[in-house]
Amino acid sequence: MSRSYPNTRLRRSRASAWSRAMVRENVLTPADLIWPLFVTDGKGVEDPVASLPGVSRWSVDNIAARAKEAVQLGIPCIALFPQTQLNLRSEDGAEALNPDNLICRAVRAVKDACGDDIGVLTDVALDPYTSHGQDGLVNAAGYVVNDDTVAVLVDQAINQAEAGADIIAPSDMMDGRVHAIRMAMEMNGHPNMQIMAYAAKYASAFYGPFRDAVGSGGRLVGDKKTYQMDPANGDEALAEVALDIAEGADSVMVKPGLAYLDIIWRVRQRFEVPVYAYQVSGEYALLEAGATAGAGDRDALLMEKLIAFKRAGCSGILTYHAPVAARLLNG
Ligand SMILES: NCC(=O)CCC(=O)O
Ligand SMILES: [Mg+2]
Repeated sequence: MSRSYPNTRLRRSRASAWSRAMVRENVLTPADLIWPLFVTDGKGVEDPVASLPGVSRWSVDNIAARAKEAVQLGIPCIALFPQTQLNLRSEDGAEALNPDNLICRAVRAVKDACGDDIGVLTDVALDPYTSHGQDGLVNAAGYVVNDDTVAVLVDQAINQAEAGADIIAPSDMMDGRVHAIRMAMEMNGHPNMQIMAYAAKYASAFYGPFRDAVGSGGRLVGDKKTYQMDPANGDEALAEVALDIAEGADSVMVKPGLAYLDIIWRVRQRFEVPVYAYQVSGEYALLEAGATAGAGDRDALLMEKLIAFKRAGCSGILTYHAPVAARLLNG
């Protein structure tokens, strides 16, 4: 049977709001959002991130308030990132293993304040802790070594698990780290620990403001192209995702977001695990700058971008706009 004019007028279902609501294929709710938050030292601190207008670093005491805000808004999960003090950064990123580091203190504060009302995702990678800003251990030739780094990442993940993290999210892109972390969780009393693998993380120019926010940008020596993916590659992302699932990931992430919707779609078609997008700092900054420059209405641009992730097949989106979007959605 052919669907042809005038038997078929696709505009019929678009003619009124109630009808558009009936045929809407995708919806965004606050439960689709994960809110990344920056933690810094001190007490009562709110320290605005210059390159991310509207985003701040919060001291541990203020982080619990942000977590309560998330609960109130219906956001089910927050992701924590530390701005580690300069004097605590080192070649080997040892501060990542300190049970009283910023992240562990922040996780405990959130869990004390909110319990199981919210999930806490922690990032596994050494870049917030190293003096050179790389995600792993660097050898004499300046190469980020894989297996020795994985051994440290396992200890970092255990440290976060002991502090009460709910989801471990390795963002380092070392080979084999999901397997190593999964085994360590099984053997150390954390069989229900979720692992959300940054499976397809690209060597992207969109991460600049994040590196400012955690204080690793200025000190990054070289680039991350020997471990993060080449933006020219798509098939390779499927290989990365397949490995991380086989190694024990519960969900996978594609990062950055909007420029990689094709990857999200392909992962969704091929695999059965939840897939998340990270709408990264540069995407946030571009949207804010564009709206300020008159490129469009900020809220409308934001909602259109976020629904695109749902249409592409995402189970959720990590976005610095999470509280803004949740407020809009909650009316
Ligand atoms: N591991 C977390 C990130 O690298 C975030 C990057 C960004 O938001 O630009
Ligand atoms: Mg991998």
